[in-house]
Amino acid sequence: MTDYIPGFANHVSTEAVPGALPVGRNAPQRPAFGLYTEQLSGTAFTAPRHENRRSWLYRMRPTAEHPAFTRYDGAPRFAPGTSDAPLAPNRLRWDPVAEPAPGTDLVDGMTTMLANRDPAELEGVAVHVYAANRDMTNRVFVDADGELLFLPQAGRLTLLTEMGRIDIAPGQVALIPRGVRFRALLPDGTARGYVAENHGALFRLPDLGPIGANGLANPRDFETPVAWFEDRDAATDVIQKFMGSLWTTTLDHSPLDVVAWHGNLAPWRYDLSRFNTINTVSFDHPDPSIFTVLTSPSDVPGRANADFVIFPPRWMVAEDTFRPPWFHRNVMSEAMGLIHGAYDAKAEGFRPGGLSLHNLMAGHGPDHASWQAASQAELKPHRIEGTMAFMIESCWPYRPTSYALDHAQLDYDAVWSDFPKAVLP
Ligand SMILES: O=C(O)Cc1cc(O)ccc1O
Ligand SMILES: [Fe+2]
Repeated sequence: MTDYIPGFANHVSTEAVPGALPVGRNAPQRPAFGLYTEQLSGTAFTAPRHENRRSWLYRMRPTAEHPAFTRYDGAPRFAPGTSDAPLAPNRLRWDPVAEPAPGTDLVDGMTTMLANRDPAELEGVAVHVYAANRDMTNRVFVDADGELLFLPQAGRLTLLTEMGRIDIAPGQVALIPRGVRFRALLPDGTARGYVAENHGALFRLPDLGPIGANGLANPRDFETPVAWFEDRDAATDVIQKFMGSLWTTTLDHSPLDVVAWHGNLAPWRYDLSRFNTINTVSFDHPDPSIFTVLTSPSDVPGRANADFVIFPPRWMVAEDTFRPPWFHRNVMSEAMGLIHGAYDAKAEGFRPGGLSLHNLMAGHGPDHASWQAASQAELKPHRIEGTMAFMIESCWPYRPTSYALDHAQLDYDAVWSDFPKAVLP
């Protein structure tokens, strides 16, 4: 059992060995027990105070002590880059990826599906799916390209990170900051899910405007693990994603050796069932921004680099309203996944573990069957139950990887066929 500290981006102090954390200063001349002091910056030193995120780590060996990295040749579908060929403005949808070969861990079981912007631009987001059946034992992963939002879809994950242990199950999510090393254990033997990799400004809670001081994801429901470390002198591979490619080096010890840390840059987990869902009690279907859990802003006010949005169980009570998502064309680009249940705009074909892409200006909305059912439904209060879809909405159009383009469903356009023509008087 791990202990967690509640709160979002709080200034936390935690030590796994009493006396390991310096008091009153960050970098004493001789840290306790011969530990090494290291600052991990998530924002520029000079970022305004309300944006500034960094933590101080006290570890058994300095991260700086490592041999040169060379190209990693595993994980054939992870971080391959996207094609520069002209991209058709088609809507795309995918079934869950096939079962991985035995002995596939989280890193080798990653498939990059969608990406936008080059990580070197410090903007953009990539969407990966994972399917794994093996614990990471003598290796760790670290992403220099962005923070990682894990969304398990089947099977629990234990994320052993430099800054603490996180346990999550489907319905919970976890975030690992850029640069934090970790290895993943699969308590159920297999695991599947999604990862949103955010190259841009750090995810934060959205402003609430007229909603007021409370609502949507409440800060205290985010949980940061207390300090935890492993003292393992065994060969450990470090696999690093850097500038869109994978690299590796080998240490003679586990780098998960941070005995104490303090600061406001840290991993966390969040249970999506804690989301305070708000919806209309009069008429019309509100914009899905009311379901924003986290946002990564771009430089343009109100236009997100990435919004993490969920579609949780909720009451639908709107009067004289077509209740599911409307037909629409959006300047933002929408990548959607499904953790469980069914999504109210798609009667079939959008499976848990699947993915869809509606890039900017793609006409989309309810499929024919959902449109027909919702147009004729009796409008009593209705509870949408047992479902959790999510969206990673970005102002930058997504490019699918070659793997994604080669594996898309062949007939997705057909879900919007045969709509009857309006009959004018
Ligand atoms: O396209 C989608 O299914 C996502 C979505 C949901 C919604 O309720 C309103 C707009 C929107 O893009
Ligand atoms: Fe949409």
